[in-house]
Amino acid sequence: MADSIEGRYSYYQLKETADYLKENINCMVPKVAIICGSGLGPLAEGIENPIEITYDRIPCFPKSTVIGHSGSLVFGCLSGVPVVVMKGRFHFYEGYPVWKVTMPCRIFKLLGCSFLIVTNAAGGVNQRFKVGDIMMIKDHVFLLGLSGNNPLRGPNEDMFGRRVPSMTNCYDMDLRKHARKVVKQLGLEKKFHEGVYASVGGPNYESVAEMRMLSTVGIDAVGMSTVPEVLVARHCDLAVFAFSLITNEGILDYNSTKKPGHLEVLKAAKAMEGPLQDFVKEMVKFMGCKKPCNCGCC
Ligand SMILES: O=P(O)(O)O[C@H]1O[C@H](CO)[C@@H](O)[C@H]1O
Ligand SMILES: Nc1nc2[nH]cnc2c(=O)[nH]1
Repeated sequence: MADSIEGRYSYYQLKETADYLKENINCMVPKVAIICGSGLGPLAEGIENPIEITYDRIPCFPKSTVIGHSGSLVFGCLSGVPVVVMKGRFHFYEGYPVWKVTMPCRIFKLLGCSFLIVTNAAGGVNQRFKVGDIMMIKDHVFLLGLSGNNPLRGPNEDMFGRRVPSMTNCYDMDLRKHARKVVKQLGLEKKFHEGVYASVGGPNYESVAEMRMLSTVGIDAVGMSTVPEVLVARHCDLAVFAFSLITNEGILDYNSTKKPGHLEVLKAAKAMEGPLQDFVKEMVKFMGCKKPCNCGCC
């Protein structure tokens, strides 16, 4: 059943939240927003002159309830570029409606961001993927959305974007092209893939039959986040770059006794902290030099 849209924040409520943040960050204008996946909060390390604001101080912000999602926005400079890092995202399975899960993306837009980097921990459906591999997302399947539970459901906020947004070039082609170069530069080729991410509701991991179904339809990695945020970001014309860290191998064998677990997920994220920080820093550097596209149609 589709989510209730009651209580959804209006443009003006979100603007008040953005104004509160502006007052607390000396009116700095971040160009890039980064959403950290499970255990990927250390992506915020290396931020120069950081200003950290915990979610409980921010009007209208939900609370982070999942281990590995600490719950603060960090503003500062990364690779010389003004950024805002979201240490701790919200998930549908925490009980939040999808419009609330995604509200920070509209705040990023109101703060002046042009780019969004979305990261996540995911299960590898593609059997070639190993734990610790990076999958750049080239497209997605949004299972909650296909069944009607979409963050853009309800009256359209024209101040943010169009009623019926296109998903063409959802994961920006130029950014993906640059990422391939960065991967070579950092010597990460053997760990790098491009693929399709499926977003499910969670909180349970997939059954073997579900994993097999995802594999049959061409999914490469599965997780419980990212796509709702990407939809809202594209609706308001943020250019998106997204990747998954493969934290566990999908189980497709009915006789397997292996069990994925959140601690295993966090451990895999910790092990890749350094290379992922370098990867993100290089992508941010590129975004810092890039002019956002203002054509209004991509
Ligand atoms: O998508 P992120 O937030 O990285 O977290 C992933 O890891 C958790 C499961 O271990 C789920 O929340 C899943 O979505
Ligand atoms: N749905 C889902 N989310 C994950 N997050 C990390 N690993 C997994 C997984 O195997 N399945």
